[in-house]
Amino acid sequence: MGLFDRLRKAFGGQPAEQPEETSASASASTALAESTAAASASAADSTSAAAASIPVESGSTAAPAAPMDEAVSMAAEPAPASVPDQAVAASVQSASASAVAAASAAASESAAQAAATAASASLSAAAAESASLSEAAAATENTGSEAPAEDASLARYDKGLAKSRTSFGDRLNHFLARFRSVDDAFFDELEETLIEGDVGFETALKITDELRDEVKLRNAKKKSDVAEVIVEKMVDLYGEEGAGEDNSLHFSTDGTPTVFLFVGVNGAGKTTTIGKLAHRYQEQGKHVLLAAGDTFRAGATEQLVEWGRRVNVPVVTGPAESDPAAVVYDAVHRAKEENADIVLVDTAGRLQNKVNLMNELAKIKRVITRELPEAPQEVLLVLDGTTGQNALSQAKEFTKTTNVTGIVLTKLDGSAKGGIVLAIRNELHLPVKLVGLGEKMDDLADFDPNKFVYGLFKELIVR
Ligand SMILES: Nc1nc2c(ncn2[C@@H]2O[C@H](COP(=O)(O)OP(=O)(O)OP(=O)(O)O)[C@@H](O)[C@H]2O)c(=O)[nH]1
Repeated sequence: MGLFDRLRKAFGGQPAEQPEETSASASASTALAESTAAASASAADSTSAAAASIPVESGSTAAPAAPMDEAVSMAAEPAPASVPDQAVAASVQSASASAVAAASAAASESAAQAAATAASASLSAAAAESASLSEAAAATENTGSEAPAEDASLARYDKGLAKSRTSFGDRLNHFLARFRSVDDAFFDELEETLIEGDVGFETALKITDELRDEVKLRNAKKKSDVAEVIVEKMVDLYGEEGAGEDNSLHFSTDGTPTVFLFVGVNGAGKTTTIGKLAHRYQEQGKHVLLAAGDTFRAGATEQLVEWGRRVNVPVVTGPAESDPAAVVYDAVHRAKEENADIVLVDTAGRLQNKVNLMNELAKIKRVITRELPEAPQEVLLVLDGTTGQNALSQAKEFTKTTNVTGIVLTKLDGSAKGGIVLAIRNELHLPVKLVGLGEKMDDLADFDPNKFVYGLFKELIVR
């Protein structure tokens, strides 16, 4: 079973909207209404277009057998009478999950009970189910006290990905509204739509190629069916590429201090992430040290010192423009002396040129490993989640010369480009380990790949 089906099984019928998301729901209703109207209009258009015998274009869709021609033509499809189908089609656009969930709840168990338990109960069930995706056995015991924490975590992804979801859904829906038949032009433009949706160039090509076969095979005629196949392909590809991926952070195994090295361009969110992580470990009672390895940018050291003050963690610093490797050496040396648990190292995002930057990172790494042979346990590349394809290009540059062990994706709270996670996995083959969901010290979460992809496409998964 692909990831899409597993997620649908886990989350199916869940009223995924949280009560506080009223504005999202309101805009979703509008979007749903608009989209339904658009779907009807386009279906009506389609009917007249079919009467006028607009041919299906040649190419992969000009299949020899009659059923195939029917399969690829969306033109002759009358406006579906049933609400659920339209709801699913429209819901690609935005948060119509509540409508879908309400329909399925009414159809299955007691409607009264479904209405009463609304968000929280079903979210708990979904959270437990979500856990079962990774650890089936553990999940059965996970419905008790851990459920609220799971709820909160799922809700954060849900909220954090609202913009990405709406933006991607809008694009897809807009695209589908313009097409009456699935022909070569359809696939070409789908490719562009996916690239614009930040799923990555190679990923877009791969999905489109696979879809050419799949759409025919499934006899997908309705826009909602085509949309579903598109999302299913994306989710399944993401699932396949992620097999065996390790999203956890690694720590020292020999009792010596753990070192995490943070790299990434200026402004990506390195210092903020270090501050947030320092807060997390400090709260856990760990002895944390910060190293201000960006001696190059004016103000960078002060910024880290300010974070240190805020979360009550000491910061090792050096004079402006001094050798960053020397600062890192001091920090590691102090960590050994004080038997610290973890050192978080900030680095420069830019030097005079790229070669200098990469050489400097290599030097810092050598200094750390000389003092602590197991370290650094993580080299975390921090990427600004709002920059989409740029983030992907930066990542490709960094990984050419630096042995990155994982990605921190920041600013997802303000991003409409969450699709970048698909590209990171499918094209970089690097695990995302942490996600930034705001500027405050608690706004950092361990990355959960399944919750993430569910947050990105939930309306098509919940049915
Ligand atoms: N909304 C939001 N803002 C964030 C997040 N992470 C970082 N920021 C903001 O992004 C800006 C840049 O963050 P920094 O931590 O200074 O970035 P940096 O990579 O250390 O940049 P340099 O110090 O210039 O190398 C700051 O205004 C942060 O508050 C996040 O997850 N969400």
